[in-house]
Amino acid sequence: MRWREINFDGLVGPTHNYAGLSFGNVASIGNQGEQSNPKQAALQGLAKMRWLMDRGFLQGVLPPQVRPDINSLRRLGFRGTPEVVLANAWDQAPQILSLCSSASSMWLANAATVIPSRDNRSGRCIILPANLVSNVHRSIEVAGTVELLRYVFSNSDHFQVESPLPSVAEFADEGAANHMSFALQNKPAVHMFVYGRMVEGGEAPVRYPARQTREACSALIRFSGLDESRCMQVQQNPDAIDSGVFHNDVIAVSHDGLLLCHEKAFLNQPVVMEELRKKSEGSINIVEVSERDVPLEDAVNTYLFNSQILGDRNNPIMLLPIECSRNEKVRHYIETHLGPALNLQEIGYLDLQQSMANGGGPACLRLRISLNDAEVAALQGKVLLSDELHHRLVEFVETRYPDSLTLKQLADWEFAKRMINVVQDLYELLGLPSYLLDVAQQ
Ligand SMILES: NCCC[C@H](NC(=O)CCC(=O)O)C(=O)O
Repeated sequence: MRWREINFDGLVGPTHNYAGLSFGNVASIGNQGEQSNPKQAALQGLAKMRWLMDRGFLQGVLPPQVRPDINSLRRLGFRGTPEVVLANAWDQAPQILSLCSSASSMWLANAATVIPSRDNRSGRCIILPANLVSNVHRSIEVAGTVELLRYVFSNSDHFQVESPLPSVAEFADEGAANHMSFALQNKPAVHMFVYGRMVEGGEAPVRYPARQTREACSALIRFSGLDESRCMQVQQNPDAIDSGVFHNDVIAVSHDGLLLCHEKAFLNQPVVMEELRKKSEGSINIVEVSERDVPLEDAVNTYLFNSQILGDRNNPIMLLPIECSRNEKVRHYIETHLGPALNLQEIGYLDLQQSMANGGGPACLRLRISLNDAEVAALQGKVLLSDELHHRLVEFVETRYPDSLTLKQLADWEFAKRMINVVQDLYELLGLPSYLLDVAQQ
């Protein structure tokens, strides 16, 4: 049976803006109030998808959500017509209006944790949507994301989409950004679940919040159908979180039988690496980048580890944010060390600056899912990109997306209505039924 890894990228929404909503995400806070360019953001995302399609990879796409989210505003006590709701929110609580207007569902790495059918007991691909309780603007994505995933992955012979964990801080879960797996020859993969804190006891960051708990990871493992002996629960280095590593995918990336990470990624890292080696019976390739080669600060500023490594394990290619090529230390490390160490066949530096300015790099924008041919054929909706669909999306974005945006515009119902229509039309373009939008809005 043929297996393929599909990257589903979130199409950036027309309300993409810089609201400074994510404390602990240094880019989000640093760019608060800057003028955004949603059109450019979406085109940059589509160019990344194109880059991978051109290299023969199957590429998926999922639509943005409706924003501003009038229903969330209503749930927070704003009443009246949408026009009045928006005007009052802008007057009385602009921060709440910005929470309800974020295009943050674009970062699909936070949508869910995915366990391929070949690794788990159920024989189905298990999808565990994240509750994203650590940030209000992200938590309001969840209902819409769950409905969308339940539609695309509705074939119950092949897929099982669970409910998110209870929406409380004790079970805070941020999805695939905190999950890695390592394929081994002739054995189920080793799955690593990464957390930032425990509900009680243990070490924790002091400056910035830890977004995922160990208790959430344990619950995910119970749902995963994985053999516990193939799982690891690993704590992020609290110092890394305090330096801006709010998700594990800012400091580590896995591909096939490879782990690329910074030497300060995990607490008690030597012990973690030893356990990983043991569980994978030596067939793993671990590349730890030293602080001397790439200081943590440079890793956070360039998103070196938020890259995508794809293709044959012995001859992979690597897609990195363009910021990596502009930092001399990082570029030097990639070209003189990483290239030969991983036998990279191609290194692509892509411009994703609009998303990067909110702390979202290449890997944040994608949810990767390993599927066999039967599972690929069971997907619902036009969510796999063809040349034609890609072309239509580019054309759509060019004609319908604004090329500059500040929060104040979103307080105007006429403008907001246009942005909502854009998302409705995108659903149609992707063959997704409009009832999904209504459900998401309840
Ligand atoms: N995986 C990358 C996620 C980035 C995302 N940024 C944001 O939500 C910033 C939005 C803003 O500040 O407008 C986050 O921090 O969860």
